[in-house]
Amino acid sequence: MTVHIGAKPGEIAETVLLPGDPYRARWAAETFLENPRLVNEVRGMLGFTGTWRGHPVTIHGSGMGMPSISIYANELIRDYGAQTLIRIGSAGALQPHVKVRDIVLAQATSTLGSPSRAIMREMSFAPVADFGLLAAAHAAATAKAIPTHVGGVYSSDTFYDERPDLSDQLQRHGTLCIEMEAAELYTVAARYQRRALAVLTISDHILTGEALPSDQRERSFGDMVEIALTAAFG
Ligand SMILES: O=P(O)(O)O[C@H]1O[C@H](CO)[C@@H](O)[C@H]1O
Ligand SMILES: O=c1cc[nH]c(=O)[nH]1
Repeated sequence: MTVHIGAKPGEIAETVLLPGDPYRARWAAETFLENPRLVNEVRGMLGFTGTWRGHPVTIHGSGMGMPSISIYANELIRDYGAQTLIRIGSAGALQPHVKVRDIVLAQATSTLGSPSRAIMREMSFAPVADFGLLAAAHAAATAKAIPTHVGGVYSSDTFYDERPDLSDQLQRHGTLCIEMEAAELYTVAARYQRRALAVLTISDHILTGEALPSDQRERSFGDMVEIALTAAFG
């Protein structure tokens, strides 16, 4: 057990999928895993372990924002030995060609400063995805003909944006979408030489205001979970 995870030793798999929403963790575990069992509910942050096609998998909520995912990534890696960490999250599109329901594979991330910023001091560190996971996820998405984009994403500290000038510059420089966790996940994984990737579903469009209707969210999020699982074991 750790401060934030109540699982016993051995109850967390080496492969962990991390949605921001703990209820998405429960839905994904009940939908995609064989024999899912609850292994954590400290602070209501649900985590489930089961198998996918015989492979042990944990699906665990990360909470929203980089300080929250930093806690879970650190404890999952340092205390439970997680080797592969894949965020399965929603994101807002920043480019006209990136549509609601599309998948974005976060190749690289930009931030104003993650929780790891302090240890980097003057360095502008570039958190990047594990290339093997990225390539496998792209192959899985292509095989299923799911509209998918690979490129840079912005990991923001705010959901309610007071700096539209930043979005303008990010858009101008080709950033595909905004979310709130990938940069810190990639940085913590890099620190411990673990594999990390963020597979994102576009839930809304920053430029047009279009949003995924709630009755279509599960189907779209399902593609993301299948891509993540296939990439982990591909
Ligand atoms: O859908 P999740 O995984 O929570 O991801 C996105 O949604 C939350 C904001 O609503 C932030 O966590 C952001 O990164
Ligand atoms: O962080 C997020 C997630 C979805 N949509 C946004 O605009 N931002």
